[in-house]
Amino acid sequence: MVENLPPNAPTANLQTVDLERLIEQSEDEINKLLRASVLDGFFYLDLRSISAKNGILEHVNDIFTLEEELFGLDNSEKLKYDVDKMGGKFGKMKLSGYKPMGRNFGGIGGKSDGFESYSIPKDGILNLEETGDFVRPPPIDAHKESLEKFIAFVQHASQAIYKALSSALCLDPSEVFENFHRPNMQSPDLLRLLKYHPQPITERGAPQTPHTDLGSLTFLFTRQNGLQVLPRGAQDWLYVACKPGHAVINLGDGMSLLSNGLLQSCLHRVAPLPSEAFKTRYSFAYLQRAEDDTIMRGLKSPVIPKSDPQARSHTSAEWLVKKFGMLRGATYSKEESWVLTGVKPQQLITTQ
Ligand SMILES: O=C(O)CCC(=O)C(=O)O
Ligand SMILES: [Fe+2]
Repeated sequence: MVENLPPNAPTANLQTVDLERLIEQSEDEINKLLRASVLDGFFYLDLRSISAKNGILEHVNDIFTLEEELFGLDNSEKLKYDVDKMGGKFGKMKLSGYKPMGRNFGGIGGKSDGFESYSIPKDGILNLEETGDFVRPPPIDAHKESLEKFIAFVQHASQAIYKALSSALCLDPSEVFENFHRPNMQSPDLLRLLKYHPQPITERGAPQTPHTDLGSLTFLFTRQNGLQVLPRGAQDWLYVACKPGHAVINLGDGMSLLSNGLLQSCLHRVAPLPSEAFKTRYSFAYLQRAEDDTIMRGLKSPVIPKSDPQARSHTSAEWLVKKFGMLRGATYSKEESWVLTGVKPQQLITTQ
């Protein structure tokens, strides 16, 4: 059951793009997608007609069951998969594993996050790892089929989104978004399972701090409200209502960097509903990221602002390390807080 938002919750009015029609490259869907990507950075992706053919929403439901089983394990069991102790090379290691509550910077008591999470690497599920199998707790194997189907589906859906945006922005054919996010190539993509913990009504902090996403596209699934977006230039947070049969998609910093800020990577957070205590909440987010060696600067297009030739560009792998460090309380610094909240405005020059 998907929860309704209370009537006193200010709500974002987002576009809805139908995935099946987008795959057919319908002009109407491409236009809605472009408008949403330039103006809002968030949109709903309607999965109902595609699911009638491939059953993807059943796999989505199964991943909610996986979350309950996995987060229901004893703490001592979960901590065997501690993300900070899993080892491996950063960049190649994909940061998979368990993060207990309170380890990230966040709004609970003004300093820590209010969720536990478990990140599953795409390359591990799709067998793209050169290093062999990845370490994981038993519930992941019990739901492996749904994970494989879901991850393969997101690759397919995201290719349709990239192709539509590449065509709408008239990208040079040598540098289209889809070339940097190839489905069967290694990449730092993660499926991140999240369980938010309840809070007393007196605690009004945001369990997920305001941030932009460190990736290109995020596919978010939840049946419980609490996600908020801060539209560009706005003062007030708006709730993103859950819609049955839809994913919430948002563009991350990757798309903003590859379009020199033309496409929006919008600030968002998770917060209590007006006059209600924050209840236990499950969500999961597939974070799609550019392949490691992608140079994160504006692609060639007649409509993308030109890059400053003097500005140093990061590779996707370098950018990930920098931003991930910022999300952790230990390395948070006010001076560099722009890394958490997106692209530093001075890095860009605008020509149009
Ligand atoms: O749980 C949610 O609704 C949002 C999660 C999110 O923003 C993230 O994982 O980056
Ligand atoms: Fe996010």
